[in-house]
Amino acid sequence: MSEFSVIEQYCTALGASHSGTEIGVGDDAAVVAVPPGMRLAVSVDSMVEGVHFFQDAAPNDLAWKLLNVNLSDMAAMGALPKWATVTLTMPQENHLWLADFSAELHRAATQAGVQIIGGDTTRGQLNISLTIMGLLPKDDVISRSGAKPGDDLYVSGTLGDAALALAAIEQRVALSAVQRRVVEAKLHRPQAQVALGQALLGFASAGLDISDGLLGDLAHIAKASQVSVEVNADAVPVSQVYREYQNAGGDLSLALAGGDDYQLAFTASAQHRDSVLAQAAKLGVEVTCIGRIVPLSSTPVVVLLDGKPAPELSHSSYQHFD
Ligand SMILES: Nc1ncnc2c1ncn2[C@@H]1O[C@H](COP(=O)(O)OP(=O)(O)O)[C@@H](O)[C@H]1O
Ligand SMILES: Cc1ncc(C[n+]2csc(CCOP(=O)(O)OP(=O)(O)O)c2C)c(N)n1
Ligand SMILES: [Mg+2]
Repeated sequence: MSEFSVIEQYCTALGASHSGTEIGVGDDAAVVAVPPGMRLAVSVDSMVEGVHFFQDAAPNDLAWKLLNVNLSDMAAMGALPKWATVTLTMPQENHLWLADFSAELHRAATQAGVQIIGGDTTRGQLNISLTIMGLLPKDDVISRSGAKPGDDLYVSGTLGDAALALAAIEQRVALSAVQRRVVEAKLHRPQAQVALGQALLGFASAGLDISDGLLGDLAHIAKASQVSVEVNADAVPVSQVYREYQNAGGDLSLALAGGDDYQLAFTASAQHRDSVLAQAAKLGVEVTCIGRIVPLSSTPVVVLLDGKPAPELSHSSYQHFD
């Protein structure tokens, strides 16, 4: 099948349609209208075989994760995701793979209110990439740079399950079949916190999504905001399975620095504490205060255990080029 028919068969009419889309799939570029009073937020994340997923990964899981890791960047900024373009690089055309991938991308994008408006298809090592575009009010955004000393530090959901799943798959950790099923779902099917991100607009002073690991990602807030971040490791929320892993001798490293969480970490002034917790409760999303922002010191991210400096971790986040 030619590149054109691949695109025709699998890529046209993907996802939800929008009144703002003036030209979608099929022309040299898509054209979208940004409503008055709004601006465009744009981000791209790729997933590469052997780096982000294993060779035998299910195509429907890949489609879900590709969309959600990008939705997570919109969530982090408080943006409403609207449009996406998709780049597929594949070693050969595999119709079963393409059918599963595109059906799930269609389903997940529609559910998220996102329209796929274009993309590119080439041959090479399996590599999938999605550019997401969303809307932000002209005068509001959650960036990495607004944290102030005295602000509370929060995270959504629980951390560490995806890294625990990866450790189990790579046989660095032994889990039961039931435990594995629970944490593998977290690794393969992250749920971007899009509604929470938007609810935090106006309350959060800074924020980002946790893709590389909590401590490494918090260092980005510290650097951009010119502050230090104090984290109470004991307060970091973990799942039941993670607790079981701890009871069997596991420590907090995977929750603090494992990555693949796709939860939000954000800061807010103490005056917004009730509002932050009320917004989260309204959405049924777990949000936990795990520390605070302090004036910039020589340590950008200070980890406390029982109120005392914690022993050094061997690494604080996922690094692509270590
Ligand atoms: N190849 C690149 N060219 C231009 N900008 C890049 C490139 N790679 C990363 N960036 C930018 O650097 C910043 C940090 O990237 P990254 O660590 O991938 O962030 P995230 O965890 O939000 O995906 C982002 O603003 C991203 O757009
Ligand atoms: C096969 C496999 N190996 C390793 C990982 C772990 N892993 C790969 S990339 C990554 C960090 C997130 O990816 P990145 O491309 O840095 O995302 P970004 O920060 O740009 O959103 C993690 C935790 C994985 N999910 N699967
Ligand atoms: Mg990125």
